Amino acid sequence: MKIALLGYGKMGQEIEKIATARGHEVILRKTENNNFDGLKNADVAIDFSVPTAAITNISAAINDNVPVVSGTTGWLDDYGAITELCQNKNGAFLYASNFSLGVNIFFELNKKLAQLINQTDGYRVEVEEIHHTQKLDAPSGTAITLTQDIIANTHYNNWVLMPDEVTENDIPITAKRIEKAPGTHSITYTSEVDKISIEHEAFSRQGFALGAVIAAEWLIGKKGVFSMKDVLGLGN
Ligand SMILES: NC(=O)C1=CN([C@@H]2O[C@H](COP(=O)(O)OP(=O)(O)OC[C@H]3O[C@@H](n4cnc5c(N)ncnc54)[C@H](OP(=O)(O)O)[C@@H]3O)[C@@H](O)[C@H]2O)C=CC1
Ligand SMILES: O=C(O)C1=N[C@H](C(=O)O)C[C@H](O)C1
Repeated sequence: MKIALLGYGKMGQEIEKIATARGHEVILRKTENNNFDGLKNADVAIDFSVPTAAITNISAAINDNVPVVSGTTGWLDDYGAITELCQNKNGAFLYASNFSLGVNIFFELNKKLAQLINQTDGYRVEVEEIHHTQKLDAPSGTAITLTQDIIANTHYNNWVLMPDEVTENDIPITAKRIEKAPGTHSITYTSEVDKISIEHEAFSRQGFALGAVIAAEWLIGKKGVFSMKDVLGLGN
């Protein structure tokens, strides 16, 4: 397939390596400094850019009738507008805060653990994410997905980025920045007598990039708004 890469930084370049090895061709590498020439000729677009560019990139692909996968985080206030555009144009759009298979399994574990904890008393939850120092957004998109899934299954109703003040129904998220860390997420429930933790640690960006290419392959020929759950057949 012919791929338009919307964003050609750490992730765009990793995706190119994997896509090329799977027999695909990259026909556009969009950065801050060039335009969308050639986008119309792509079979699929993959957006890994910056929060301020994601909406323009995704809209450009939908308006050119090109299916688009996005992994950019930090722009989700506009998710509703993008899904509306996709529906109006009869396009295809897939967003995931994390494309790695391991994290998508971890999402399901997180939901199950939250449901079990919800049947007991006395545990407090906290979420931690660790990323490289170049990351623009905090908390990570993955941490937000994890807290949304905890909220859907427990009495919690909000997340708070530490060190802000936390009340009874808030989930505290701690975001740490360490040079070169590709991405680690953990969820910990602590009671008076014990602690339960689950953690996912990415060793590199390969898992994210492979998942994004698999999602792009899957999206071609489809119409609508999708998630990684549709691609992987995980969960409800
Ligand atoms: N969902 C997932 O699985 C994952 C998501 N991410 C997310 O993906 C995004 C990108 O991450 P990463 O590759 O590490 O970031 P980088 O900073 O390495 O790359 C960002 C790229 O976006 C480009 N860019 C800036 N402005 C525009 C614009 N107006 N149009 C198009 N491209 C633009 C930059 O261009 P230039 O080179 O000119 O500066 C650069 O090539 C982040 O939001 C990150 O959180 C990351 C990993 C996994
Ligand atoms: O910026 C990153 O690097 C990552 N961003 C995503 C996020 O915000 O959750 C996914 C991954 O953890 C790497």
